[in-house]
Amino acid sequence: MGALCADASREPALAVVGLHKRYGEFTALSAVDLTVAPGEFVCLLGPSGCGKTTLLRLIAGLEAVSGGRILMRGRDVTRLPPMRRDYGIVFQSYALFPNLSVAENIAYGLSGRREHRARRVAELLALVGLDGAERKFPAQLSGGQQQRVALARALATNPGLLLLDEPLSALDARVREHLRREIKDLQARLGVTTVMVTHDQEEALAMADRVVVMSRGRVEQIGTPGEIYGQPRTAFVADFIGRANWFEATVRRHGEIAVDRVTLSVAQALPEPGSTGRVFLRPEDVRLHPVWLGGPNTALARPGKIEHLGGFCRVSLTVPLWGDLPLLADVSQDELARLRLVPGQLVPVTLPADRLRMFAAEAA
Ligand SMILES: Nc1ncnc2c1ncn2[C@@H]1O[C@H](COP(=O)(O)OP(=O)(O)OP(=O)(O)O)[C@@H](O)[C@H]1O
Repeated sequence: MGALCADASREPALAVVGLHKRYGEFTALSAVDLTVAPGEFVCLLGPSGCGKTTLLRLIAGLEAVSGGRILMRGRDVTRLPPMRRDYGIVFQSYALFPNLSVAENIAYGLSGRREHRARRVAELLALVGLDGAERKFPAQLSGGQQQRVALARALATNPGLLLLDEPLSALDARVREHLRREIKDLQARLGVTTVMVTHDQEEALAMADRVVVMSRGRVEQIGTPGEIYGQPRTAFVADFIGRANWFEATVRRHGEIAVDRVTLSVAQALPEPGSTGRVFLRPEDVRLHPVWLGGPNTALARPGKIEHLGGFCRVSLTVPLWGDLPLLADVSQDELARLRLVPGQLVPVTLPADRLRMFAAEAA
């Protein structure tokens, strides 16, 4: 009870309420609701054009809203200009002033005495791992280093909110992965509430406390990386995040679906018998067995191509008895060795009833 009261008194760092954005006839954002807790790291994720950058720009006050409200720590900032909102921002392209030194770039928004600003700049450079780089100019720095400077500049005034607009996407893969971890560590250490736009699902799942999956100007699902991956609420989220097997299916009755002429058991509550939809199963949830044990949802499958993908192997299969149903199964190297797969030789496969998930066909 005490904890509940304490939580209730904690104002969200950011609240977006029923946000709409139109560009002429075109609706870029529709009825977006989002609450971000103090210290939370939230990623806006979705395909190109889904509206994630627009949402960030509205929060930043770089675009005017068409409807709805934006609150920062309970303060309505919907109509306030950017400088009267309390945030720091990092863009994809470094956006540093090329003719100013690193120190001048970082100190740009700082006020106060000269020594005070110099101390703060040194502190921020140490924070982003660039001690002593004060006198350098942006052109003398690598892409990753420029983004660190941009991050230091965004954090200079100790803002209540850090906004990151695809800050890593211009960097090469190795630097990106390194900086991803550093930003996450820094964010956790400082406890600064952060909203980051990315179209890279791996980045979102690795960095965020919660992910906001967007599609066509709407929020599809908000959840922890585990929830988004393991319990996608819509077919869009299931399809967009990770790899999946998909089958067309019809509900037969409670707990049973028909995929082609095969009946499969499903643990989830199903729509009315006769309803159609798509069934989803992650490749790592497909079970392969070294010997035939029978059981529900089990048949013999014919292995095809095996891809070695670093930590695991992806096996392509077809199931002759299930109308040559194609399947992808992810197994560990050890499991693959135990299975002793021989191309063309049938292997027992189970589609676990509690891992199959049916999404009803969308109304046209
Ligand atoms: N100033 C504008 N005028 C008209 N349409 C715009 C404007 N800005 C954005 N849009 C449109 O709004 C939609 C959302 O754009 P937005 O940049 O938010 O997408 P995004 O999800 O960030 O995509 P990307 O990853 O490609 O940047 C797009 O269809 C885009 O064309």
